Amino acid sequence: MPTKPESSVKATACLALADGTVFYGHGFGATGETVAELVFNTAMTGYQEIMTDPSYAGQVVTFTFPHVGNVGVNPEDDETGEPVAAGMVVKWDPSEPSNWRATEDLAAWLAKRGRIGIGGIDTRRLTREIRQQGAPHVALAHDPEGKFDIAALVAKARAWSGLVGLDLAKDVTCAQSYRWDETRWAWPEGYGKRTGDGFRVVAIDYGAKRNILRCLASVGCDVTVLPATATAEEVLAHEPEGVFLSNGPGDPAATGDYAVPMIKGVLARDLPLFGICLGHQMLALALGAKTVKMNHGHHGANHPVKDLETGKVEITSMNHGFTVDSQTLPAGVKETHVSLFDGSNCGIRIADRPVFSVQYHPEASPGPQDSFYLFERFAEAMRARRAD
Ligand SMILES: NC(=O)CC[C@H](N)C(=O)O
Repeated sequence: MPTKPESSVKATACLALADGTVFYGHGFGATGETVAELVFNTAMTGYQEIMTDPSYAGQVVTFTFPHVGNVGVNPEDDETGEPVAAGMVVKWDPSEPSNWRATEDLAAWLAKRGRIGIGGIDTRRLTREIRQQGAPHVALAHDPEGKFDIAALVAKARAWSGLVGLDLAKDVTCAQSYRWDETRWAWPEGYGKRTGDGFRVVAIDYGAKRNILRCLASVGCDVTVLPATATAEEVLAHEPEGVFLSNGPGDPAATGDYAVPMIKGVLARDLPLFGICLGHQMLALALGAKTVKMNHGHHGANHPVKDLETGKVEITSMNHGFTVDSQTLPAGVKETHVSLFDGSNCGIRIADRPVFSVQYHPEASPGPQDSFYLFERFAEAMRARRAD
């Protein structure tokens, strides 16, 4: 049922769910309309990184943490050039930013980039809806005049075909290959630059977050980034010592149409291979496993994951709505990590080969360094191969 605006301030934005539920609030950022899947993210920090994570293409993000926008935005924290999430839903309207790194406020930044925000929403109620009905299809509209055709918005949300079967990696990947040499941020220097001969690594960009590339550079990789549709021949032409498969948006099975043949071609060589999130799902598909859509997915920075080989628990950052069905993993492929929230698969590796991947984001540092060993493991595998 439609809800009333939560405050007496005029509603200038509304969020219509496909089931007819409507939330009214205050618009900020761009005006207009967008149709997407709605997910919730439980992270207390990192809204700029979340909005610019290419894996959120096709999704509007509800932030369960109420204070969003309070540290503004800055040019260093973008995970890619543009915000990629379709829009944002928050409890409190963004306040004036107060942070020494802020160069702009969130609303102006969103407006320039054509992304809609809605504030004044009961995000607890909305999050319960998402958990109960599964990530719903929604239409989000912002009109300073407050004129909304609710029936039309609900119809648009209903008509949207959703993420299943949708290959979005090809939309967010780079158009051309490029080199990456920036390393991780450190106080007081900021980001660094890699120098000297490193491991030749080809990173496939399905929607890569910049901090993943920085982590690779920080463990000594000379990274060449290739577009998502690169073939095995194109990858191998770079004579890589290791291949990396990035995160990315959309349905892994749809992206698998072109990614799986490439990965199979690379697996035929005995190269170290490391995948994160969509890259993990791609590796699993190439090995013959299946992926399935989750009810509402995992999106947050507080997800405990157990490393089944060491028994250690890592606090991880997650952002996925599909999962590898561990029951479908073939013989010779080990499940290495599981979620302690729901037991879902969080990592695999090929027995006796340096080929491994994780569902979570080791570059996102909520632990804060719990999962960095995965980058070191990849570098170590390339070092061992050189020594052979
Ligand atoms: N962060 C990611 O790479 C997400 C992978 C995939 N699009 C999913 O939703 O599961």
